[in-house]
Amino acid sequence: MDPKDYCFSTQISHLALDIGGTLIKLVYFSPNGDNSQDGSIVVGNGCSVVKGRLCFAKFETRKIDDCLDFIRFNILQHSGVQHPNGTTRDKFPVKEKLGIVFDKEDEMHSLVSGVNFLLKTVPREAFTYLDGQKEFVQIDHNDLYPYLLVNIGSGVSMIKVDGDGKYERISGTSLGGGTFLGLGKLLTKCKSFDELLELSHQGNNRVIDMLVGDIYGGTDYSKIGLSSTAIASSFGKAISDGKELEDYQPEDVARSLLRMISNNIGQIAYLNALRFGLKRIFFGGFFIRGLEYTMDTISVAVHFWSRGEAKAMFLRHEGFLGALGAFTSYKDQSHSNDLKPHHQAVQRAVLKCSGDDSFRHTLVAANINDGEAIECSINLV
Ligand SMILES: Nc1ncnc2c1ncn2[C@@H]1O[C@H](COP(=O)(O)OP(=O)(O)O)[C@@H](O)[C@H]1O
Ligand SMILES: CC(C)(COP(=O)(O)O)[C@@H](O)C(=O)NCCC(=O)O
Repeated sequence: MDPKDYCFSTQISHLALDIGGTLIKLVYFSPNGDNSQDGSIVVGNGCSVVKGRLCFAKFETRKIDDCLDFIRFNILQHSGVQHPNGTTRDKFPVKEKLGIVFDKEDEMHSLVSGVNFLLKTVPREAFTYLDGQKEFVQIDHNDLYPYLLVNIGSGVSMIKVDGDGKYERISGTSLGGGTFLGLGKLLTKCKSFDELLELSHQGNNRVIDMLVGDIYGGTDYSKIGLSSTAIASSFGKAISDGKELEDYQPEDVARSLLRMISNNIGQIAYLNALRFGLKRIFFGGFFIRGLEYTMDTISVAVHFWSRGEAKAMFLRHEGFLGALGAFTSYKDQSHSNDLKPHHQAVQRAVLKCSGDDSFRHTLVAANINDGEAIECSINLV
């Protein structure tokens, strides 16, 4: 991509980072240009409100220097940095490179905070996806808990959420997004996740997957509820096809792989929901990427195994749950901050990285169109 295609002018005042096994997620607050000169409106009692937007960007973890350069040259340097002042708090490992102090937040806690924040404050955040139909779900704040959160990152974590800050990691699987991408790279020689997805769009999993019909002479096994088109064994046809890897189309391999991983996660998620009697399952993590085929496969798995009892739901800001949670739950020691998306009171914010309070428009370069920006305001007390 030409750098000019992803350069834009912005102002950054607060940020949170989630450094994952595959991707680094960055959430930052960008004040609106129509705030007063110092970026805030004073509302009394020394409290000021800054209106703006939460913005989202992601970087590959192996290219962490790109992320640090992005922050250093395009955010902090231009807006002024709050340098460390000898504090003994937990320090973020990239502190030396950026010259600022980050506080660490617990990953699971951040994931849960991120989802609760989204579900309680951002309209049309959650949706179902079945048979090609996307339907937004109206969330009743009084009837939100309990739910199961399934975060599909490099690996998969399953967390039972019972309230704000009330949660338990009940299960997980190492067969996650990293498995899809890692195996996909080995089997298809593709170079990136996007390339692998593109391949999977064009493929046909039936070429490699062994279907129920392949075993039972083309018929359903209706006695045990299996249609002839259900997958009996992922990649099973490769056992006896007499083919080498090169004889298969990479598209078909990618399709089978995506189906296998999504199906397996959907099934394990359902089993855990069953274990604890949970009816709602929210799926997050960057593996999903809003991809219809992935969401459909997961939804069908949950629907099939639960006989329609449990529901798979997805989130518009699926990939940024941990970073959002860190952003909303950070308690600044020098400021009491409130993040107020759409002017509703919610939780606390963030790391303040603007030292001189003079926000400037700067040119930034990153893949920034990764998540829809959220209009909000921050209270600085
Ligand atoms: N642009 C991308 N580059 C690499 N992996 C991606 C990309 N987009 C989506 N993914 C998928 O998302 C997974 C990482 O999800 P994420 O929630 O960021 O987890 P982690 O925190 O472990 O990095 C990858 O393993 C891959 O399956
Ligand atoms: C270790 C992790 C929490 C890290 O999170 P991630 O970077 O994958 O989002 C996750 O990869 C995981 O839950 N793996 C599965 C481990 C298991 O339960 O077997």
